[in-house]
Amino acid sequence: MTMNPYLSQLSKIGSASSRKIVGLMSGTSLDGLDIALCEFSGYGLETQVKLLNFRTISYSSELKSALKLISSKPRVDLEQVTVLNAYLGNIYGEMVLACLGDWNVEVTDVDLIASHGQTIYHAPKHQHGLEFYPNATFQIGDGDHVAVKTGIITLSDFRQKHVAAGGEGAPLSIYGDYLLFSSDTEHRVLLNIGGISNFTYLPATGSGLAVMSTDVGPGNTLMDQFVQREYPGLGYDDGGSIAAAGEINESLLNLLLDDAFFKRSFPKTTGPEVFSLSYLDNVLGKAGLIELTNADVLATLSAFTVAGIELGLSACIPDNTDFSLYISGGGMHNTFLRQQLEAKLGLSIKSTALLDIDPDAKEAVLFAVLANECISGAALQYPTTSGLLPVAMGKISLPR
Ligand SMILES: Nc1ncnc2c1ncn2[C@@H]1O[C@H](COP(=O)(O)OP(=O)(O)OP(=O)(O)O)[C@@H](O)[C@H]1O
Ligand SMILES: CC(=O)N[C@H]1[C@@H]2OC[C@@H](O2)[C@@H](O)[C@@H]1O[C@H](C)C(=O)O
Repeated sequence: MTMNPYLSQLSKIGSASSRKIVGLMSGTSLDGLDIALCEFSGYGLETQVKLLNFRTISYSSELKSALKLISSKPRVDLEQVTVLNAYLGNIYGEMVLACLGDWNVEVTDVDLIASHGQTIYHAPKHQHGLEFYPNATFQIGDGDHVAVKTGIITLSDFRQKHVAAGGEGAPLSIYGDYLLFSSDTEHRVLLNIGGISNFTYLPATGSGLAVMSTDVGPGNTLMDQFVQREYPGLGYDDGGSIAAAGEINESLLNLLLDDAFFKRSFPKTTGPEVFSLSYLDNVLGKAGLIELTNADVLATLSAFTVAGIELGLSACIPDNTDFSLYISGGGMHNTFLRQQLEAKLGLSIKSTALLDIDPDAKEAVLFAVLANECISGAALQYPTTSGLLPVAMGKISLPR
């Protein structure tokens, strides 16, 4: 009997002692594509990963604008969604080929691509509230286009299996965090501040405490959107320097925190569908605070991000637990935000670089971990206390 040669290749990749996987991540900030070339050996808790190369390729301003028009909005132009789904898959493929060329890596040396895609709408049931509909989430940048463009077997659309198995489709970082960063001796928190903030809590293995992960609220999304509107040409508040010149307005902060999301039990997920400029404008209008300076608004938005993180950590981690906090995501470059966070939590924040993963590359690496798990077949072996749904995630696209 004959077999599609890509299927036998896939079987060889899964059983090989090591494999090279390119992880691709583009998050809710819509800033560009993170490309991480990783070398894996093993799977499950034996996973070893080495980050061989990493680059972020910014999206063009035209692409950013086109994506903004169809992202996180309940009503959009379906033709734009359709064309961007194909277009993104195609340019992700081109970007991978360009990186491999620059890194002098042969296409044939790469076993797999793990492509997250671009989330354009995230709709957990607690948010959409539609009685007869399930949790739902939608990523574009079709995997077949990536596979055909590069000639590399591609796994994509990781979140749908999680939703199908009863999850909200996020956060998925918990899988890679658990497999790569669990420690026998240290309680750890892996905090990612991207557009949205989320963390994984990894109690020391053997402590009997449960691993968990949740979104906690906005990361940079509200600050970014406000800066982009008020300072045309600026993408974000570099280092938090505008915010640092302002003062936190407690009334605004309390009103920002007065949303159903913060009253819901953990774990939970969210997105820019909730934390949008209209969320901010609505609160500013309600409080008669329109006259605040931009710096005051940004200082308060930064405090809002910090407050969401603090609420999440204090609700999910038993009192008086000593833990180390490792940060990743673009928000770690916001000095003002980091200082506020350290002061609020009363601890010194570490970088995931101390755990051998470049914090800017972490999410792209974690999607490569999901592909490694899917292909090597270990996905069903998570302990029931881990909070990990036992599913192999990622749809497989063959190049021909
Ligand atoms: N030097 C800096 N100063 C302040 N903020 C910065 C700096 N560099 C990056 N950022 C912030 O980080 C954001 C990008 O972060 P990142 O790429 O982690 O987000 P993302 O992956 O899109 O988000 P998510 O994980 O929520 O989907 C930028 O939009 C900006 O707000
Ligand atoms: C639906 C979606 O794309 N969610 C993202 C987003 O960005 C951060 C937070 O919200 C997190 O839940 C998730 O991404 C990371 C990578 C995750 O799944 O862990």
